Amino acid sequence: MDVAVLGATGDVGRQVCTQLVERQVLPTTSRLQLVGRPDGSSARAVHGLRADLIDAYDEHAPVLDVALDPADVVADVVVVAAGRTIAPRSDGAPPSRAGLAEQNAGVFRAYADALATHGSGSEVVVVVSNPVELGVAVMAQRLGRHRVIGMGAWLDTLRFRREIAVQLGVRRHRVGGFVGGQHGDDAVPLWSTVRISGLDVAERERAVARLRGPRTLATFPAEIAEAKARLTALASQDMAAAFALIDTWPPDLRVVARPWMTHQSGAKTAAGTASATVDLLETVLDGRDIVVAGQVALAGEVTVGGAPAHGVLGVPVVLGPEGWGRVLLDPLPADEDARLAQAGAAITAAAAPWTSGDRAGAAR
Ligand SMILES: NC(=O)c1ccc[n+]([C@@H]2O[C@H](COP(=O)([O-])OP(=O)(O)OC[C@H]3O[C@@H](n4cnc5c(N)ncnc54)[C@H](O)[C@@H]3O)[C@@H](O)[C@H]2O)c1
Repeated sequence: MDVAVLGATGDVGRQVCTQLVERQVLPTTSRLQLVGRPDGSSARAVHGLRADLIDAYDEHAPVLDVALDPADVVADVVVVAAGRTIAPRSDGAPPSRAGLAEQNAGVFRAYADALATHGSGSEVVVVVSNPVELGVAVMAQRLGRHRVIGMGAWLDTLRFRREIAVQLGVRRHRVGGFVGGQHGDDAVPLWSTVRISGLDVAERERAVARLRGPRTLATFPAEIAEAKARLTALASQDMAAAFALIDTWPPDLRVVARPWMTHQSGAKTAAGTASATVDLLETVLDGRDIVVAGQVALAGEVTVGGAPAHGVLGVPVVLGPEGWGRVLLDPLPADEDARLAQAGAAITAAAAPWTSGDRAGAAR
């Protein structure tokens, strides 16, 4: 199977390409298409990236190819890492997601239209670019909703499992459980889905209660806001102390606070984002079906907040070579259900200016 990476020369795109080749996810007979844009510096750099990857990995590299025109994108799996990113602000003030959406909606539309016109009709699209929910909404409308998945919820899920594993002193692969909702502050840690291999139900419930303390998700947004304020004040004096403070917080708060601080530090989160993306690609390319969390365009498959959920939301789904299929979400405790409903409403409101005039197609 072949893979195309849109925005290949960006920080995330370059990491995705490098990890795909280095981890030998693609056989030498497959093709990795590095996609830049004709009117930016990537038109030149993408050729250099190809040469650099061959220089480093020629013995086991797949066929490396360059494309600059969206109409020339050809692949079984398309990774969307093109577009603007959110610049961190030193005062910790939230970035304008609307501004980012305005810039990147055009990128999502251009590639989705090109794939709809020139593609095979069966590509699976993994959206990394932010706002990831908008990317999924725009592309699902044009390509069919089951072929498009956003990887923000999978990245948050892997972070959640790691934070729990660290606290319990076990390896991450022993921890299951998902984060849904919206990538970012409206991420919803689904504590009721947590499983820890080797622990029976009673032992797990005790472990989760210890990790969470008396908190519920009702106070989660306020905790995040307070955490960011404290980190902003501390990081301006001592960045190491800010990261050390995060280590003292509960696992679900760390899932949101640590990547936010990483981005604020100027380091960005390219390596972790790419690693989670390549994880997803590995299973899709392998032909296996696995349960992941991802942002998908729902059409009433699950009930959230007392009503069938419509629109984009991060939920656990079965993902395979043809895209995502079933949603795997049992009835949730009240606090998780309420937070998921709030996240869904926030996503719909944020995406509306860029999706309401779009042509129908999401129901496919
Ligand atoms: N979902 C996640 O978990 C996650 C994590 C980190 C970053 N991101 C997102 O991924 C995206 C890329 O981040 P980055 O750090 O690599 O950014 P970057 O600025 O380093 O790279 C952006 C890339 O997009 C390309 N690009 C920009 N405008 C374009 C356009 N109009 N058409 C085509 N290509 C265009 C650039 O040439 C460049 O290759 C951002 O939207 C960022 O917010 C998502």
